[in-house]
Amino acid sequence: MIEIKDLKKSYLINGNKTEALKGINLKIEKGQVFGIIGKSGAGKSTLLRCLNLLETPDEGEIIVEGRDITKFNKRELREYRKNVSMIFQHFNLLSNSNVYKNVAFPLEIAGHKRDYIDKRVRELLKIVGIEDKEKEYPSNLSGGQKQRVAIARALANNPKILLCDEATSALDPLTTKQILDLLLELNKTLGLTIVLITHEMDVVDRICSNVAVMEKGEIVEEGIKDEVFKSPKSKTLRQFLQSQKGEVIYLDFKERAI
Ligand SMILES: Nc1ncnc2c1ncn2[C@@H]1O[C@H](COP(=O)(O)OP(=O)(O)OP(=O)(O)O)[C@@H](O)[C@H]1O
Repeated sequence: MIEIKDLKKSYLINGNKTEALKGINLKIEKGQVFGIIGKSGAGKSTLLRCLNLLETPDEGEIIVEGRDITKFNKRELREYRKNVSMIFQHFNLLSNSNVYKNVAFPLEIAGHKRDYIDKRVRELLKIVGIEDKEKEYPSNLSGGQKQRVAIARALANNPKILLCDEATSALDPLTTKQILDLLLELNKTLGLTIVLITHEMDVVDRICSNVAVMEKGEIVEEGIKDEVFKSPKSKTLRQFLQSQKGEVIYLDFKERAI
């Protein structure tokens, strides 16, 4: 279980302070697919990046399985990060390495033996459905195939938590559906907890069990997705639901967290 308590994060640029997170409280249970939605600038990426401490919070606690990760020393953080993987909108693959090497990379870093790496890479490529692509370079792959490589790489060291940063935003609708189906299957078969941030309502609707809505650095509503969607309270969620139904609305889309 992940419990976020009164989490705050500000950025100071040229003397201007931006409060990206203004005291976030959230519980994410083991095995949930938890979606965080909000307009651009609401603080979603900052919150997600705090979960693996790519961003260091200014204040607050992030308790994962009973331990506050914000208090971890370097060694503890290294251990923790083996349990938390991340995938990205633009895949972040190593462009000069083929598929096999991309997936083998985290296993090499973890110090595994060659035989194990070989077996594990093939197993992972099979899980994500691209076992015939191991010798290809990223530039020869479609967006969906690239994201499958990224997912295989993310799963290499058996993480418990997968963070998804707009993981399907660069994909067409059919490929998005296939990648979401894969994520859902991994959630079910591996018991993987998935935390995802997105602008896309269909993504949340399709795979999330729970949802939190952010506005200007705050969580304005959260809960079981079906219940939250049935009676939306925030302006953001009402607008998102309207736009999902294809209604024409005028969004103040670049909402900054000042
Ligand atoms: N590294 C940074 N330096 C300065 N300001 C930042 C930095 N990262 C984020 N911010 C600011 O913090 C606020 C929240 O940004 P964040 O990227 O977390 O929002 P978001 O909801 O993920 O937006 P988007 O959907 O556009 O990625 C914004 O006002 C943004 O400009």
